[in-house]
Amino acid sequence: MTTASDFPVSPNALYIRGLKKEYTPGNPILKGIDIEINSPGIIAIIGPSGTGKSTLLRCINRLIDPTAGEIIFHQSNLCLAKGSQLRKLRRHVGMVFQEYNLVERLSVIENVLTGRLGYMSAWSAWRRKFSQADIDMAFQLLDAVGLTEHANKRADSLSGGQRQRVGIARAVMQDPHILLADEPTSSLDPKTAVEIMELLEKFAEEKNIPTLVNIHDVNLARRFATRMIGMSEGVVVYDGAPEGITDDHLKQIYGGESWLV
Ligand SMILES: Nc1ncnc2c1ncn2[C@@H]1O[C@H](COP(=O)(O)OP(=O)(O)OP(=O)(O)O)[C@@H](O)[C@H]1O
Repeated sequence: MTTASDFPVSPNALYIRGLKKEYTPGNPILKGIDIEINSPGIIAIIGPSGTGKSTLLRCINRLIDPTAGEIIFHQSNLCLAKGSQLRKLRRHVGMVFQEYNLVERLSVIENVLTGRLGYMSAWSAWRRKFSQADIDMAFQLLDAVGLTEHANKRADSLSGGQRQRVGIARAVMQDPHILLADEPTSSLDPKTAVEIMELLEKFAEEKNIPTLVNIHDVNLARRFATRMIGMSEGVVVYDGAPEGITDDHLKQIYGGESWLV
């Protein structure tokens, strides 16, 4: 039974309760995460390396299996979903990766179109038989991310910033009801990083969806986030407005203070 009747009923909301993840038994990485996400905008997740930020996003889209807890999305528990139910739920969870995860030998437009594979029959997906509506949408999204002239180039011929734009267009192609971005700017120069955050912000606003962004750059997070979640040692230690984060919070999240200027 994957339906959770005791949760509020906002259909696109995400409710995480008591989420735990152990990669090895007895060594919890996530130690009981409680987060409610029921409004659109950029939600920045900050915290030191190894604290479990990627693990959290990977649990939400079920790239990995949580050990315990509940992740309620579309009023179903993602932790328990299997087979076709999981496939249907995951369609609406878009994912953007630090290293882009493009299919390098495919063209830019083909990479964007892969965002629709979750909607197609196995046979159509295998033949990559996309509908005209999907093709039109892919070109519209490519235009929205400023890459129209690169449509037929191989993905591996693009710069890092351009590849990340393709990654974002592919995620939006899924018609996501929530977007997850795992350190989408960490491999990019500061100017390109800002441009990528602007793009994520634009889609969060246009599509009216929450976008969870794991990010190391606290100032960049403050600039774009409508909400910030600070994690330390597998638990949430701050959840609130960006302007509410103080040096004391940052010391608690990252430890020490000599790095604060
Ligand atoms: N597949 C895995 N198997 C075993 N341990 C893992 C696995 N993936 C991550 N870990 C461990 O879980 C812990 C949390 O890793 P995670 O990548 O979630 O942290 P993070 O906060 O995202 O770090 P970073 O900011 O450096 O990406 C680390 O100690 C890591 O070594």
